[in-house]
Amino acid sequence: MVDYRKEGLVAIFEVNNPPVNSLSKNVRQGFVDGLSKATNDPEVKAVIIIGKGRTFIAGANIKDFGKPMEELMSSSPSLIDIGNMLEESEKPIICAIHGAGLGGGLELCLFSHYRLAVKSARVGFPEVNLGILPAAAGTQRLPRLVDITVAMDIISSGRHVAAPEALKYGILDQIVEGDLLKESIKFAHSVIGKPLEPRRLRNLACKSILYCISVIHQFCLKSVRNAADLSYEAGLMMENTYFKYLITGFQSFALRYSFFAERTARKWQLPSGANAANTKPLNVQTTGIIGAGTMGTGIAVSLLRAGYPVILVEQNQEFLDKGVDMIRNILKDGVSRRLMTEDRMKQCLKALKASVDLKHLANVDLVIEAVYENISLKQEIFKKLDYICKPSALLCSNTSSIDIDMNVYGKETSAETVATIMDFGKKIGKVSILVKSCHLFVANRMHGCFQTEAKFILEEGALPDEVDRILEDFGMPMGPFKVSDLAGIDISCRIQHEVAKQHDIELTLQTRFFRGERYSSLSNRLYELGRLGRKTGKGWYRYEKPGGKNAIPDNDIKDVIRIHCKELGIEQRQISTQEILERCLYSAINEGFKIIEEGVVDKPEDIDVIWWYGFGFPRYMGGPMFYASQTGLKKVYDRVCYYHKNFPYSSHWVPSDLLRRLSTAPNPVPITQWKTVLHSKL
Ligand SMILES: CC/C=C\C=C\CC(=O)SCCNC(=O)CCNC(=O)[C@H](O)C(C)(C)COP(=O)(O)OP(=O)(O)OC[C@H]1O[C@@H](n2cnc3c(N)ncnc32)[C@H](O)[C@@H]1OP(=O)(O)O
Repeated sequence: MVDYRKEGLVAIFEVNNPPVNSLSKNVRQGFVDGLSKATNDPEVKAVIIIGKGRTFIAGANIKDFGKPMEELMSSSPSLIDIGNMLEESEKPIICAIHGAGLGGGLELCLFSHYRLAVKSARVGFPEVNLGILPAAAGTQRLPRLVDITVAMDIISSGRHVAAPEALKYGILDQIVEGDLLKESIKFAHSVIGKPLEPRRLRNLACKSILYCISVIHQFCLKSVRNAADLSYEAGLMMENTYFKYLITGFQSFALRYSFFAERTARKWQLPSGANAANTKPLNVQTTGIIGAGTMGTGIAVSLLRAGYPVILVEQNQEFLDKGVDMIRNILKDGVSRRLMTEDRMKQCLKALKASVDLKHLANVDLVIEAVYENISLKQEIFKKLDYICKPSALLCSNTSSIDIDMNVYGKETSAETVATIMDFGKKIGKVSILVKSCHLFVANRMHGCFQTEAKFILEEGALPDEVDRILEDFGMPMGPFKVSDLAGIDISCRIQHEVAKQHDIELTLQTRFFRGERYSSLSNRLYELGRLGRKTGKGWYRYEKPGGKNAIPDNDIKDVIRIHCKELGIEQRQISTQEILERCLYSAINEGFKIIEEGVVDKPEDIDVIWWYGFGFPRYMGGPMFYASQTGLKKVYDRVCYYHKNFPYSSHWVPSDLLRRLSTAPNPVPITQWKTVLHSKL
């Protein structure tokens, strides 16, 4: 686990614990053994710690955090024990970092005397993403090395700090060009015999405490503040107390689930046996996008930023020019926010070609259709593309509501295509989740239940800002009505009318039922009043100006709702917070269970990942399916049955059979095993 060897005067500890050299017990023991050898060997004058494989050390083994507290705390040697041995060593200890030095990995570096890294390396304390704080002296040592405000930023953001930035702060002593080990050996020779006292961080005073008072609210910040206020030993003791408190809490539990859920979700598999590990993706080099609206231009920016050339096609020059302008503005905004350099922006714009002729897509490897939601238009485009594009081209659709089998993972989609798209998603910096084709797919299908219930709740007596506040207090970044204003009320109305047209039905303000289901025409009322959301300065809220961002509760909306309910004879009542929360969340969760049942996703984790990235569901709640598992499936099922009884004309309240079976299992079934119940007799 830690391979020991000597090169002349230098002992090398090579951490060898694939895949990411986490600090499991035998790695920690490896350090103790290595240190004992190096200390007792008079020939050894310095020690280098280096990682084997893809990375230096990615921190603690996160799976260990699920162990009972006593076992976790008594698992010796602890990282602090090892750290103390490293720091007290009379022979200089040098960490040579490539890949990532994170969490406990960085703490180990801070106990060492010197830190070198290759330029591409990253260091950081991502513990906050797991709901804990760096508790092997990280909060006490980093503020002794760097300015306290920098330490607070790194610890409380959890971000990965690139080597050049880390060098600037003094976290690293040097960036190494060329072979990391060879250069580190040279460096080791240069420091042999130099005094180590100034390199021992525990003895240094904390750097300035400027600015920290107003931001010290959370544990990380409190702990960093302790580095300034308390002795090293007292600060360490408090750090350990905070850690014990946090690690046993719900948020850390949910965040650790989230860490593994995201990685599990990447591992797609098809019934044929093809999967992420055994299917090679094709190499996509050139791309085309059809449609220069909000979606098309947004996708174009992602592809250009990732280095792909893009041919953007629109039906006429005016729309095309508008689209190109939009792309230019988004990129410029990126430059002004320092997300990219001016040169990079110019390269991106050079890689963009615009055309009004689909024929220019003849040679591209991948085409994404992103026109508005109209099935006949989409079908017509794909018919043409079939004829124009080369046979190996991948044809993709950006539809969110139209159920056409050719869109996502459809019946005819090959494993190689799936592998290519999943890989392509990663390359453009997105998180891809494999879902089968179904009406509205996963995100919109579940979120549709959530939004629909929110509107019914308005009809029954609540106000938009009340519903939004309750969901925002729960942790959603925006309530359903703010989201609707942002997306544009016309968009959802147009989709509803499109669906109704497909069934030869005309929706009016008096429509209360659509295909046997309860229906709310409230948004159509706003649409008719020209209250389309942020863009018109009025929607469910009013805004300071058209395009404004500040949602202000609007008394006029009260009247709109009151008139609507009076005309349709809907009675209004007081609705409790619990009911609002349950109806929005449980309706979506029940649908999530149906989605798993139908095999639209492979596992519940896929749904949770979709909700974090799609709707900003708080990761510290784990995602809707994890939240349900923690609430108790019996409770969720009982409430779904209750609402089904009360609202029989909403099919999203028909209880999922999978949910029913899981809720009656003799013992709670862990979320990772829900799928097994699908095929069991429960
Ligand atoms: C003794 C302890 C004393 C002190 C404790 C300190 C607290 C900590 O250290 S908490 C941990 C802090 N570290 C992290 O949060 C890092 C998490 N890992 C990552 O960010 C990334 O994995 C990466 C290191 C940047 C590498 O990314 P990438 O190359 O994209 O690989 P992945 O697919 O993410 O990971 C590969 C594989 O490794 C598993 N894994 C990664 N990190 C850990 C870990 N710290 N513990 C356990 N397992 C880890 C990950 O789940 C993947 O597993 P698969 O089975 O292949 O899915």
